[in-house]
Amino acid sequence: MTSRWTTAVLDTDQPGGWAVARSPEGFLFDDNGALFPREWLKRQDLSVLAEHGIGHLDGEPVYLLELRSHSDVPGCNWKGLRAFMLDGDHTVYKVLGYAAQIGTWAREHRFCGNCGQAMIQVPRERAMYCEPCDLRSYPRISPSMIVLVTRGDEVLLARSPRFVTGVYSTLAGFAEPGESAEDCLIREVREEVQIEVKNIQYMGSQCWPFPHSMMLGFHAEYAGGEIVCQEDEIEDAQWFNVHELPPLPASRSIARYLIDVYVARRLGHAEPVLPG
Ligand SMILES: NC(=O)c1ccc[n+]([C@@H]2O[C@H](COP(=O)([O-])OP(=O)(O)OC[C@H]3O[C@@H](n4cnc5c(N)ncnc54)[C@H](O)[C@@H]3O)[C@@H](O)[C@H]2O)c1
Ligand SMILES: [Mg+2]
Ligand SMILES: [Zn+2]
Repeated sequence: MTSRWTTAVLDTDQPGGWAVARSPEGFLFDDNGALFPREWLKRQDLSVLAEHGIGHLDGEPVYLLELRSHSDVPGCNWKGLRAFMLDGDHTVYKVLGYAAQIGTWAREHRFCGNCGQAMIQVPRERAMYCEPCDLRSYPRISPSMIVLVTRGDEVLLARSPRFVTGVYSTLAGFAEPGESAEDCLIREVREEVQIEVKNIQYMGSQCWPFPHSMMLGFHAEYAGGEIVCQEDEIEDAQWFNVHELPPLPASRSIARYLIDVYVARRLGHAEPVLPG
């Protein structure tokens, strides 16, 4: 199967193509969605911080206009990336997720972290460059482990105070320097619920552009301990029977995939497919 969306570094001096506009309020959209004819979009009254050529959708070039702030465009509105993730065309969400990560990186790397001078966009490469320091900055990706811990028919799910009311999810956390994926997983489960795990199995990965996580998904079996929730981070954690699950995370998340796969295996149902 050929992919509808491929990333590329495109020359912004070339005319034409589609463009998306991103401000701190989210992406601009109208009745046709979030992709606009680029020449039309550039004629609107937008405070453009940077423009990046980001890839091809169905063979057509796509550009990002990263804006300082949002402005009123007749017939259009602004909407956050999360709303695009929850609803609508998955390929468009992938385009916007990539655009958001490039936009965040471009916004946060306008100045050199070493000497503080303005950085420049490197032609034909996704990098910002400081000439005096000979320093290149590339888009940041933050590896995060996510794990479903199970004990027979039971799955360990937890709530962060940040979650939607009632929703329970798998445990997750960012890798620290010096850790392997497995080290991180074992540490995060210990820190968040004081549980020990064994038989760690890699299940798959997912880009999570909020703002730049790369989720590495695992399954692990319970090996010991009683649940003790980490203060401030974990509001509640429980063993849930696969027949009596609480409200779960969004269907496009890898958290949901890890739960759905295990439930399908226990109940002998067909396994779901991880959304790319
Ligand atoms: N796609 C999914 O299904 C899914 C599900 C759960 C969590 N997630 C994501 O996984 C990531 C990690 O989960 P978490 O919030 O439980 O993390 P966590 O348990 O490591 O705790 C969050 C804390 O980590 C620190 N932190 C923030 N950004 C960091 C970074 N880039 N590197 C290192 N430390 C950082 C902060 O102190 C923050 O309060 C988040 O981006 C979250 O949105 C995705
Ligand atoms: Mg966590
Ligand atoms: Zn510098």
